Amino acid sequence: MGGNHPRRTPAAPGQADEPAGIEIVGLTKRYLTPKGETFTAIKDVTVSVEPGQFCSIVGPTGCGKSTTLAQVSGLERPSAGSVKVGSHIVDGITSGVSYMFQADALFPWKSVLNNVMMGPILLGTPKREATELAMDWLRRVGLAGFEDRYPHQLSGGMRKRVAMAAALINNPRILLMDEPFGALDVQTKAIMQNELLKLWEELRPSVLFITHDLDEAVALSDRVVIMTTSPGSVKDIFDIDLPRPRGNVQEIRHEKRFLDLQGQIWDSLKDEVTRAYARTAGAAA
Ligand SMILES: Nc1ncnc2c1ncn2[C@@H]1O[C@H](COP(=O)(O)OP(=O)(O)OP(=O)(O)O)[C@@H](O)[C@H]1O
Repeated sequence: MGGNHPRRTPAAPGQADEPAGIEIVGLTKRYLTPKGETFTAIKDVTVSVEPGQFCSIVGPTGCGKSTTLAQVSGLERPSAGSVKVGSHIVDGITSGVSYMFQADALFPWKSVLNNVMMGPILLGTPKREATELAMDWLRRVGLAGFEDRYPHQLSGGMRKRVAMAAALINNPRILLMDEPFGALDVQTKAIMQNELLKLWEELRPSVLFITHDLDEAVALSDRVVIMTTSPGSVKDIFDIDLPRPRGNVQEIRHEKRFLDLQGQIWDSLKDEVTRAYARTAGAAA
């Protein structure tokens, strides 16, 4: 980090100040269908994310990416296997974890400022300090002057910036992101990817990032995990050795090493995507 350190809010109970890794071992999740049958969504998933590492998960639709994330967050309990965050087995809502989803999880009745300061307030930060911290974060994401707006008065990209400030303000050890930029236009998406990388490089939480966009996965990540068709398991893991800081994600896409990696990952993914498509097309016939 440079001289521009983020101000830290008090750590939540059990929250270490430094990043923690994520260790997923033999993770299996079975759901009960409405007909009372057992459906296996993910099977024997083993993935590790080193402390401060940026790891993406890519796989065909319905293969269990979000299910994997739900077990890491502690929102759901695994049917078998385990998830460790730092040295603790996840057995409930994990402290020090922030989320970003495709849909903006903002409170529509709260101003931008109040949305962003919610996190510190919930951790017990005094209101004046939480306000200052939120103002600082709004400046960092380029939204100084928009404090009093409401989410519906912002563009999609601006709402993402608010969501990003709200996710990062508590300086999380773990950031779970489920297609956070999936609904954005191409230009706004590239801007947000650059913003995310810049902030991640300052704070270095461990990131688990779900995307369907292979270019996005390669441009942002240290590691890309490919999942198989449902029930999802790990097919391949690619280490992305592109130098950091990555700079502009739109420019890096033209580099030879980027194109090599993207080609290798697509080779691994395409069979799974074809298989998933054939399955749904067959089911619809
Ligand atoms: N609570 C649940 N009850 C029953 N089945 C579920 C439940 N949650 C997820 N599933 C099923 O588990 C499978 C995996 O879903 P999941 O959302 O994890 O896939 P995904 O890879 O994230 O999909 P996509 O890429 O389309 O977002 C799907 O078939 C889904 O219908």
